[in-house]
Amino acid sequence: MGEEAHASVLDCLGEDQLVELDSGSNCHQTVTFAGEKIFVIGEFKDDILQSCGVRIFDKSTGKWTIPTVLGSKPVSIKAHSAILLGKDRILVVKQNLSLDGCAWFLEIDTPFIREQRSILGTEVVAWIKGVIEDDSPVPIVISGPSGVGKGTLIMKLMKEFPSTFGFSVSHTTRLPREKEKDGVHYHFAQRSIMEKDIRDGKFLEYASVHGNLYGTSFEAVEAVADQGKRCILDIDVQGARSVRASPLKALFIFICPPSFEELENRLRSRGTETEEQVQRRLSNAWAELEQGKSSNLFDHVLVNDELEACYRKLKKILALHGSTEPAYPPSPKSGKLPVCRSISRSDEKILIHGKTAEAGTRPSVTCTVEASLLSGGAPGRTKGLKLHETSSDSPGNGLNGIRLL
Ligand SMILES: Nc1ncnc2c1ncn2[C@@H]1O[C@H](COP(=O)(O)OP(=O)(O)OP(=O)(O)O)[C@@H](O)[C@H]1O
Ligand SMILES: Nc1nc2c(ncn2[C@@H]2O[C@H](COP(=O)(O)O)[C@@H](O)[C@H]2O)c(=O)[nH]1
Repeated sequence: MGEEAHASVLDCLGEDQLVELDSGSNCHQTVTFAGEKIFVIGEFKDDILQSCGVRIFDKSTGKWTIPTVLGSKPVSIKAHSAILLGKDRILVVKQNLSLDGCAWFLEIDTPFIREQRSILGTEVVAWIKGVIEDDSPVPIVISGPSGVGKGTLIMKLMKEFPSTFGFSVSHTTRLPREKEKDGVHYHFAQRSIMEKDIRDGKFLEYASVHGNLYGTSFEAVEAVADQGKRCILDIDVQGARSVRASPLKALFIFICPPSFEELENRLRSRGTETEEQVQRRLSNAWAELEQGKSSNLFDHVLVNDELEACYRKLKKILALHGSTEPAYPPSPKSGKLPVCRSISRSDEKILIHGKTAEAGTRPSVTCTVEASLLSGGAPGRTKGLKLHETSSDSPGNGLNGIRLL
């Protein structure tokens, strides 16, 4: 959107925190004030994909910026309302009828955004989908030196519990091994393309490992969550540290070999690396073992001596008993949020003014969200702000309370 087109936008701006530019059911853009910055959210004519976009106007410089957008953005955000939460996030409620996908958060100045801003050297925002509270278990990060047996343990888990676990398919610049398939074991990528994707903020974490670039894209983690499965990440210690520092909540498990000689044995007998690569991986293993065992990075440390014994311990940590797939609590995805008309604030409460769409139900409903309950969040829906029904005593499934965590 050019400056001219935005002139009309800015003419509309009042003192309120929120101005709906095109109020009513066809609201295409909202304007939210956050200190010196003004965030315009919606569809912009100059977006080729006509998808949801964000433009930032900096009052101090008088300039518009198109920020780097992290996380998966909402597909369409034609009709929505928005309100600033604290100083660092904007709550966006779409006029969906379904609870799933109606609430989104745009991080604008959280510690994560500030860090990404300094890494990328651009304005950065991140979309987080408000997920319905379903007590989904957090993703599992498995680390350990090359050849210790991480992949073997993960394969066993996925084979025994195919509906429960899903693998986060990393990107790497290393060449595929004989039996490795692109998109299954890794997304094999050219370095220049992967580096661009990193600059574009598509990666939750990345690291240079044994001379190649490896990384977990937000999309890889979300793809598993979209299947309703618990995500497993097989990443090195640097990657584990980055995930720990990110807002993504996860369970961190470090796998150790029974001895360095046995690690060397396994790596050599796997027969996938040249002698030079084996040497490189072994020399990196010293530091990894040091960090894995001594830092507070990992929640659990397992020694992979006898495979079956180690696997049993892993299952115990994951509260898996026998071979029965755990039953997860059903999520209330079929619930309905009243069609959101606008959002306002009253003391510490965020009020979502809505209207039920069903005939014979109350014409208007107001959902109350405790502002104090709003915290955390991460790009990717495996962790994030959760939305669930606190009471549903209104007819026709119209909720009179939602809570966002
Ligand atoms: N407990 C074990 N006892 C003996 N051999 C094992 C054990 N666990 C795994 N292995 C073997 O060790 C080799 C390395 O295992 P694996 O490929 O799973 O390691 P990895 O940690 O995933 O390595 P990388 O980090 O390089 O991907 C494989 O040949 C595997 O069959
Ligand atoms: N930081 C990350 N490390 C990763 C990722 N995917 C894999 N890895 C680690 O790389 C080494 C080598 O793997 P290999 O397949 O070449 O043997 C191993 O320790 C993996 O855990 C990633 O996305 N990020």
